[in-house]
Amino acid sequence: MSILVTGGAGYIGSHTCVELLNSGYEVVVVDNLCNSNEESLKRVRKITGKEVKFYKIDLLDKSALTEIFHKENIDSVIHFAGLKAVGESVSKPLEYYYNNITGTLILCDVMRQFGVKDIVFSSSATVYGNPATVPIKENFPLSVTNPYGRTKLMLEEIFRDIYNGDHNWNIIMLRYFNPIGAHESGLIGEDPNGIPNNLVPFITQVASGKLNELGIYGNDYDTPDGSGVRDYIHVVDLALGHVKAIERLHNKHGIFVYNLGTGIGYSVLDMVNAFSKVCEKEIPYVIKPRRPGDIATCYADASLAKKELGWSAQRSLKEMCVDAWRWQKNNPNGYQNQ
Ligand SMILES: NC(=O)c1ccc[n+]([C@@H]2O[C@H](COP(=O)([O-])OP(=O)(O)OC[C@H]3O[C@@H](n4cnc5c(N)ncnc54)[C@H](O)[C@@H]3O)[C@@H](O)[C@H]2O)c1
Ligand SMILES: O=c1ccn([C@@H]2O[C@H](COP(=O)(O)OP(=O)(O)O[C@H]3O[C@H](CO)[C@H](O)[C@H](O)[C@H]3O)[C@@H](O)[C@H]2O)c(=O)[nH]1
Repeated sequence: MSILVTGGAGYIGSHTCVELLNSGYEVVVVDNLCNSNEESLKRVRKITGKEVKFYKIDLLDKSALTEIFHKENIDSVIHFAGLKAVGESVSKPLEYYYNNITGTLILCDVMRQFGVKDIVFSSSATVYGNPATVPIKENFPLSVTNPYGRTKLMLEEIFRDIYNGDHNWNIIMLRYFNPIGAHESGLIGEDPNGIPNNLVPFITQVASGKLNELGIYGNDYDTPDGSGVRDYIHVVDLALGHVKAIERLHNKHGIFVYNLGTGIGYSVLDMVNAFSKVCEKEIPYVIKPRRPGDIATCYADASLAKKELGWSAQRSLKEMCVDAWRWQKNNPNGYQNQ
């Protein structure tokens, strides 16, 4: 059975390719490499000992995408491809709407032409906005505060319309909480461009001496220690959630949405402490003002995914830190030549 993975050279995509291959699926990746490196797929082959087909294609290029569907016998699609930087989306809304929304419309249109109607879509916990309570359940009200989040919310609505118009579609929308960590081989991991926006890549670069100190965005939130609380999930657990979602698509028809998180919230200071233990170094930090758009606390109620997908996150915070640190140490410059 052949799965098309859009954005498969990226952080979550490459880890998902490994787990799909390990589960016996054939994998075809399309990616324009705008935020990734083909080296990640070479390493996926190294980890699994299996072939993964790669096409350097932009989803906006409909004729190139159509060619792939002609050539390959695609059964289902996992759709990761998209731009994901919240701050950048505020200054480049057109790029975000065009890439994420038009790219998805083109993908779905080509899928429909070929009668491929099974898709797993990468959504985000960002669609919950500032939740009134935690843990967050899938049926909580949705709202967003930036163009990136709006593309996810709009796409969720578009997928509902697609399903309402044609019940032959089978759609699973996965709302990820905060993926971190790396494959235990240390061969694949997160490789952000420039100075990282996200907490964990920033911490690992401070630990390795690439950056001087971490700025903690606020210590006056209504949380146990005043810093922001998030639901960090090991990227391999997240990847395994996609394998379960593909299984469910094949067995149970309809449109479904699931939180993928651990259900546990850790603060920024918890993360700093956990990392310093693992890398046996102090992580120097300063307290900075709150980052605009951030919320105090966000963590999942992940019980629906457990009940319906038979999936739950297994890896501890320590494993997340150990694996992120191994990846950073082995690949100080990410996938670039070292
Ligand atoms: N990492 C997170 O914290 C997080 C959280 C929630 C949701 N998500 C979503 O999960 C998905 C994967 O995230 P990631 O962290 O692996 O990001 P990533 O940037 O590492 O991967 C996305 C991949 O998509 C590719 N891509 C982008 N636009 C494309 C296009 N038009 N055509 C072809 N390829 C294109 C990029 O080159 C990249 O390889 C994204 O949709 C993201 O919004 C990520
Ligand atoms: O240098 C930093 C970076 C982050 N933080 C703090 O660390 C926590 C986590 O921040 P991240 O930027 O790593 O992650 P976010 O929770 O802000 O956002 C991530 O998870 C969301 C889903 O919950 C969305 O998917 C979003 O796109 C994705 O970047 C927040 O409290 C943030 O204020 C710092 O203190 N310093």
